[in-house]
Amino acid sequence: MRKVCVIGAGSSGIAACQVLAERGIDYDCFELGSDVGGNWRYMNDSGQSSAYRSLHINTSRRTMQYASFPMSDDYPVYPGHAQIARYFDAFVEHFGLRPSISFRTEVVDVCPRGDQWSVTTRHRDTESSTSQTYDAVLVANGHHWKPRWPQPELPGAAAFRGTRTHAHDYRTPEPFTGKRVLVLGIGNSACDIAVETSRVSQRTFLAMRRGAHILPKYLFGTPTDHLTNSWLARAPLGIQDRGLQLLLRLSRGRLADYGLPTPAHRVLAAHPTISDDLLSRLGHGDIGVKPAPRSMDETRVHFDDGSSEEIDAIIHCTGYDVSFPFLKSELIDPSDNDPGLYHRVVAPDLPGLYFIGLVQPLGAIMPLAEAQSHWVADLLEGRCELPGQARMLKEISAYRARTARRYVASTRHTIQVDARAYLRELAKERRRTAVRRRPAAPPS
Ligand SMILES: NC(=O)C1=CN([C@@H]2O[C@H](COP(=O)(O)OP(=O)(O)OC[C@H]3O[C@@H](n4cnc5c(N)ncnc54)[C@H](OP(=O)(O)O)[C@@H]3O)[C@@H](O)[C@H]2O)C=CC1
Repeated sequence: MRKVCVIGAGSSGIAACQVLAERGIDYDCFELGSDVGGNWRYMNDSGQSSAYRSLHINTSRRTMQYASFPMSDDYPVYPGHAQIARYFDAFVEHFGLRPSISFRTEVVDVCPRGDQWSVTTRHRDTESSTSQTYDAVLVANGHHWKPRWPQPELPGAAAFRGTRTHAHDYRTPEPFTGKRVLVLGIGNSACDIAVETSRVSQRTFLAMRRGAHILPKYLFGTPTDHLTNSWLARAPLGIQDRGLQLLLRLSRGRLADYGLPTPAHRVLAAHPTISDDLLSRLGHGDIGVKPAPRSMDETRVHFDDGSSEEIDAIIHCTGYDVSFPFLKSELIDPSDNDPGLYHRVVAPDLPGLYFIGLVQPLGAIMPLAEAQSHWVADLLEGRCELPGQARMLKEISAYRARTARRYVASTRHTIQVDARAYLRELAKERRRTAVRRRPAAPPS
């Protein structure tokens, strides 16, 4: 009987546990925090959640739920973090997964041992270390916990006397009351945080190095991501893009009318920035828009357009680095956020090492993590097989080329997938590589 290790009991790790349990595959799951839910557990004592007090998911309930465990109809369309954490609790209880999860246990090292993997863990309370051997390791440690800071630092950054923090550590707007705040970036963290600080700060500025199409949570009364089930989503990409652009234009006008730069890229060429509140705050004049900062001095930030502002606090909403602190970089190198995985799951030259939830979807990660886990379970059970290394490397190159063609060049797009297309891709891979079993010989 094969034994498997799952690293992390966030939304992807518990999806993996559920699938392994359903298939009867023996596993241990290790979780740094005291509870399940990872990023979605506000104030998670793992220290790794980037959730803020007001956080609500920006994909609808229908898009984010696990196929095996629909969200309650009592939930709102866009639930908040507390409801989502309760959903994960209910998922774990429903499938009886909790006893298989060792909480407050950090995975400190994962290394190959023969054709198996040695996993060393350290318990946070007792400090005791344990090493065990597994046939396979499913890494589900998340990719929104290690802050990415601008590199290199801006000239004058060392002299700046204000505070410089990252969105990862932002919880509530109160510490910014009465301050002059600069929020850097135009992703979902930046928009949510700028909207919040603009309500309490003396002044909030939002600075970005490129424009972004701002998508509302609802288009004409329908949750925007429900469009992924519409005729539009089945059209060729160019038509999808133009259709979406037209719908956005009709529903909210031109971004320039709110003072935002017009994006130089197509709507579907970037990870979506979704906000109902940003445009309204801009319309109220409560957020000032700035281009990228160029330099700083003790009290001021100077921007690319030659303007400058006195600033007390900079919040870097500059995204996250992919990181596996327990894996040596000679094994897997996640620098530039590109670990190079076959179908974003399999390390081609490290048999038995799999990555679950390491995708940035147009859609939500949870159902994708579930589908990835089914594929990995098929591989573990011998129902599917992997192609040779050359074919895997070719797929990785093709994915990189496709992604580079479609998306704006940015480290936030290196693991980007289109949720529906990706689910189809995994299903096709499972069909294509299914091991045909010979029918049992008839009794003689
Ligand atoms: N409500 C929700 O459900 C929320 C979900 N999220 C999700 O969490 C993930 C992380 O989001 P987020 O934290 O916004 O990070 P993202 O990586 O999505 O966005 C980072 C932003 O910072 C910019 N940036 C990065 N480096 C620099 C730099 N050196 N100088 C200037 N700008 C820079 C990026 O610009 P560029 O494009 O040029 O690289 C981009 O605008 C996403 O998947 C997001 O959807 C986040 C918040 C809320």
